[in-house]
Amino acid sequence: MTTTTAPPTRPTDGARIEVRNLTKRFGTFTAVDNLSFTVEPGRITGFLGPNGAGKTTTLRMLLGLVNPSSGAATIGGQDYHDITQPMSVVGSALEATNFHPGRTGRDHLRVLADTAGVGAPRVDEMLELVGIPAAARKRAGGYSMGMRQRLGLAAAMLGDPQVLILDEPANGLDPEGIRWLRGFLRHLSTQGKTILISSHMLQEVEQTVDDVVIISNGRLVKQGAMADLHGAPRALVRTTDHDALAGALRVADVTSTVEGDAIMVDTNDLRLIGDVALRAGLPIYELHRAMTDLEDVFFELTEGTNRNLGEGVTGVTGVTGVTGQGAATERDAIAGQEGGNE
Ligand SMILES: Nc1ncnc2c1ncn2[C@@H]1O[C@H](COP(=O)(O)OP(=O)(O)OP(=O)(O)O)[C@@H](O)[C@H]1O
Repeated sequence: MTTTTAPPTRPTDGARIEVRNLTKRFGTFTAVDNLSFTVEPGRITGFLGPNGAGKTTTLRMLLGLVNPSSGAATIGGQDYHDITQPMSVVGSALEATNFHPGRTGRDHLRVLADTAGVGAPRVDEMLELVGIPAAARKRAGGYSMGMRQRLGLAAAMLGDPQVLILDEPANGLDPEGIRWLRGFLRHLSTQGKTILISSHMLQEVEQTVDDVVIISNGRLVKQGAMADLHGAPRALVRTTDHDALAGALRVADVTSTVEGDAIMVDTNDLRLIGDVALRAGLPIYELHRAMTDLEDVFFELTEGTNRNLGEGVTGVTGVTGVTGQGAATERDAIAGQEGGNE
């Protein structure tokens, strides 16, 4: 007889984020509407949507800062409140503006480290890791937005968590900072960590994320690989006789369509297209891969909705009277460490 031992059920085992039929109502207003998605370990997932789509509210529910009206949000299979050592499971930075202004960066981290039972050396290690060791003795009140983002990241990393949840982490970073952040997150994801970052701009995270979860008006509109958003590979060609090239490509089993003064070919194998044109005796004046405009994709998926702008914006319904309230309720810099529950 063989006996099987059940695998340990520590939340750190492949700490997947699962959101199931999550709904949050503020009075009669539904900020998050029956939302379901998963975030896999070892991948960087972008949580995207226009302003007011419900991203922060969802993250706050995940982090136990807001109670869902219905549905569930779990990390490693557990509700945030049931995780015994939260800082070693999930690190988060919800907004980079709420550090005690009179406290130095190092002191801020020390307070958090004390609460979490993390040793002081880890504080300096984290300051080094996020690239602000020199700023550690300065008061956080004098930090630039970029430095606050880095301090928030250091705080989130204190407990060496399996999962990182970051709200708009690229906000306030200069191009060098964004590149640094990208490398930093990539490094963590290769260690198997689960990383969820929110943004209201698809292009901002295009080169950073592996997967996307896109929401609009509190509802899921797309979940999948970032690469898929670019659509099928295509190339644009200009030559003297587009119909002749289309015919020659057809013989080579490649479909195409003449669009305006160019021909769009359903492959991005530029060499193949060049060879076909050469054999057909057609000169090539232009030949390149056609990239789908991500801004257009995002706009189409979210129908240009932005609930925070109120009426007059495409697709906005029933938001009069709630505009701007979100900002007043998003004051927690380090969720689960300084935040309160609603
Ligand atoms: N406590 C609250 N009371 C009432 N409405 C709220 C509350 N918190 C958020 N909202 C509203 O819920 C909607 C979603 O807000 P949320 O902050 O989650 O959006 P978001 O996608 O994070 O937007 P942004 O990109 O602007 O941060 C907004 O219309 C917001 O005004």
